[in-house]
Amino acid sequence: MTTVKAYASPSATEDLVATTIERRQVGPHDVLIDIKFAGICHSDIHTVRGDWGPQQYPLVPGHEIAGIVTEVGSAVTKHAVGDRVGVGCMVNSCKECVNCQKGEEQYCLKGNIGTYGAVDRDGTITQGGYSTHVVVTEDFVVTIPEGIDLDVAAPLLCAGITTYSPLRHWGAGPGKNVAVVGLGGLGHMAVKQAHAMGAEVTVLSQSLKKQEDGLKLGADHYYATSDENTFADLAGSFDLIINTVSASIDISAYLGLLKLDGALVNVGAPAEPLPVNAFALIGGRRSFAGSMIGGIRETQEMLNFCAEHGLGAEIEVIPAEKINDAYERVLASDVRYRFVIDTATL
Ligand SMILES: NC(=O)c1ccc[n+]([C@@H]2O[C@H](COP(=O)([O-])OP(=O)(O)OC[C@H]3O[C@@H](n4cnc5c(N)ncnc54)[C@H](O)[C@@H]3O)[C@@H](O)[C@H]2O)c1
Ligand SMILES: [Zn+2]
Repeated sequence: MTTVKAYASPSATEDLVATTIERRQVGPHDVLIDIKFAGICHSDIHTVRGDWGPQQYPLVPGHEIAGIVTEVGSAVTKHAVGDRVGVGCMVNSCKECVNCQKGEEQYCLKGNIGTYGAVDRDGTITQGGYSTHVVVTEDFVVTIPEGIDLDVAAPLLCAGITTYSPLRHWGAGPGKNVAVVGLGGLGHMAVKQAHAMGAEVTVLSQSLKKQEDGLKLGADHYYATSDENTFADLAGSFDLIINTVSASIDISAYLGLLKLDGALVNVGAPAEPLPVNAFALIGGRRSFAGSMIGGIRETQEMLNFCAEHGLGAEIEVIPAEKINDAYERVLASDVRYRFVIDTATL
């Protein structure tokens, strides 16, 4: 065991505090990563505040990890000391079920092991990336291509793959009209990626405050959902809508914006249910679907795609002491577009 610095949530109601945690010895298939940057995902906030159910505290969040390999186990073949690597939302899965066999480890039938707050194989609770080091089995470590700096790469490990996977699965590309609801961490990556895939991209945001940014990120159109004309003007317009909003919204109203056979894919994960009117689905053979991160193979594909197209996240790098402020700012929609912790400040 090695003791390393971290920032942990002591309970659902207290601020995160500086602490130390233990990391396991590097096993034959393990990689030790010197974490350089860790993104702050809205899921970290949902989790530590208990939105998704009770947690075991203290809990170190963080599943957007970018760093450098500093040690490898004797049987490791995929990574070497000095490699630039990333870790996302999972650190293991059963590898045997039908979904793991397909490379969709995020849908492991036995439940993948989350990067934090999950019971690991040795019975300990996993602790995440707001930390200086982490030990991860090599199969769940991806390579960050040259050409993407580690700070702007970190958010790709969750935000980037969560938007890339459904854009690919539902065929975003030339001739497709794609709308992105919510322009936060996930939303801004969805805009960049959908644009790079060749789709016509529309942002549906609460207001027009971030319109200039949205157009710079690659959106072709930008509408405020607070404007009642938006839903009438855009009725029947989109092949695909990606909803990244962290709160419950009127899904039925957004379903009305889909073309025949269009799909609204929810990646936002509010604690509250999302109500759907049956007529909003059946009138237009529309689908309402969900998607969770992406598999390891697809995460590597996404990183390669982002490197090829020069796409990183738009970030604000913060020292560890600003983590609690950053949480409040995310909750107040005051982020452009991802906070990333410089772990040298832990
Ligand atoms: N499906 C997955 O695998 C997955 C992965 C990562 C995050 N998530 C979830 O996705 C959601 C977004 O995460 P994020 O890190 O991008 O958060 P974020 O806070 O950066 O972005 C959320 C955006 O939604 C906007 N928003 C909030 N309320 C709104 C409303 N009523 N109408 C329109 N827009 C509204 C905010 O202004 C913000 O721009 C969270 O619920 C998170 O837990 C899911
Ligand atoms: Zn996340």
